[in-house]
Formats: sequence, C-alpha cells, structure tokens
Amino acid sequence: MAKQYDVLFRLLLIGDSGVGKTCLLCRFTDNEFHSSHISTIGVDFKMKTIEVDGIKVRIQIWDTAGQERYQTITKQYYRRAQYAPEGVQKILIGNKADEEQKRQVGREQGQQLAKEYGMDFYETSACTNLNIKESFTRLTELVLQAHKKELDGVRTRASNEMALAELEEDESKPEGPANSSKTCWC
Ligand SMILES: Nc1nc2c(ncn2[C@@H]2O[C@H](COP(=O)(O)OP(=O)(O)OP(=O)(O)O)[C@@H](O)[C@H]2O)c(=O)[nH]1
Repeated sequence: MAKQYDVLFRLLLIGDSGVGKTCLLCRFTDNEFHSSHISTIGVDFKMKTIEVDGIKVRIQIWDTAGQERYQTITKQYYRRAQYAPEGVQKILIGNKADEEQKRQVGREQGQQLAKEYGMDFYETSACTNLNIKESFTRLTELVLQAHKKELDGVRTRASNEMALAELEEDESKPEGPANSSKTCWC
C-alpha cells in the first residue's frame, strides 16, 4: 500500500477571539464555513495532508482559544513551539477580507507589521475561500525549506518508491501497443 505521507509537522493558529481561526481551519481541512461563533475551549486540532514539491506533508493544525481565560493552556503550546531546535516558521494572516466595510486593519498596516517581523502576509476570507490554500501552502513550503537537509533524504526515498511503483505497474501490464501508456503525436 502506498505510504500516506512522507513528513508530519505541527502548525499553530493563534490570534484574538473571533478573528476566524476555527473558520480558517474548517475551510482548509473540510471546505466548510460556519457563520456562528462557537469559541474554542482550550485547544483543538485537525489533520490535513497536502503535497508540496512531490512531498506528502501531513499537517497537524492546532486551533487555540483566543479568549483570555484560556491563556494559561494556550501559552503552553506556543512555548513548546518556541523551543523547536530548527526555529519556528510564521506567517501573518488578516482574515475576513470579504468584510471590506467593517475593515479594522488597513492592508498596508498588515503588510508593514509582517515586514517588521520578517513574515509573509496574506489577507484571507474563510467565508469566500480567499487565499486559504495559498497561505497554508506557503507556510508548509517555509517549514520544508527550513528542514531542507532532512528532506533531501525523504525526497530521494519518495522518488525511489515512485520509480519502483511505476516499474511494478509496468511489469504487471500485458505487452503490446494497445497497452502502451505513451501517446504518439506523429
Ligand atoms: N465575514 C466573515 N466572517 C468570518 C470569517 N471567518 C470567520 N468569520 C466569522 O467570525 C466569527 C468567529 O469565527 P471563529 O472561527 O469562531 O473565531 P476564532 O478566532 O476561532 O474564535 P475563538 O475560538 O474564540 O478564539 C464567526 O461568526 C465566523 O462565522 C470570514 O472570513 N469572513
């Protein structure tokens, strides 16, 4: 059976209560949007596998509560992330981009803040599905880049496995032009 993923990492969603962290997560993992605000209690998580540069990446996405009363719990999660030996990759997201009239933070303000912290900036909408896949994919790319050395081994293994699977598939096919997978245009 084909391996389900090559690497696994953990991603943390942090931000004030009501900014749309749970909705970003539900849009990304299940392509769903809920208009009600049910505050996250403590932390919750969902999983999603995406493929970037031929590598199957399984992401465990932790959704933290924005409400202050859960800060003692949620802080433990950021702290653990801070001590990661390879450092932490971050991006800044301004959500609810569909609500232009109710905008609280200017786009330039967001871009400036992201620049100060050396982060990429995305304006998203969980409601209209704007930049959801793009922002999660970008963060995944940053994590993969930060772990480039370990990944070279994974990439070699993945391409060897793919070559082996293709070989096995070819060997199981009966010979003859009718079964040839190549198309000739001449
Ligand atoms: N218009 C619009 N509303 C959104 C968007 N994302 C979330 N919302 C709404 O904002 C409210 C809060 O969303 P949540 O995802 O529950 O917010 P949260 O950041 O997880 O909140 P806590 O769990 O309390 O930290 C809900 O009513 C959502 O429907 C968006 O992109 N556009």
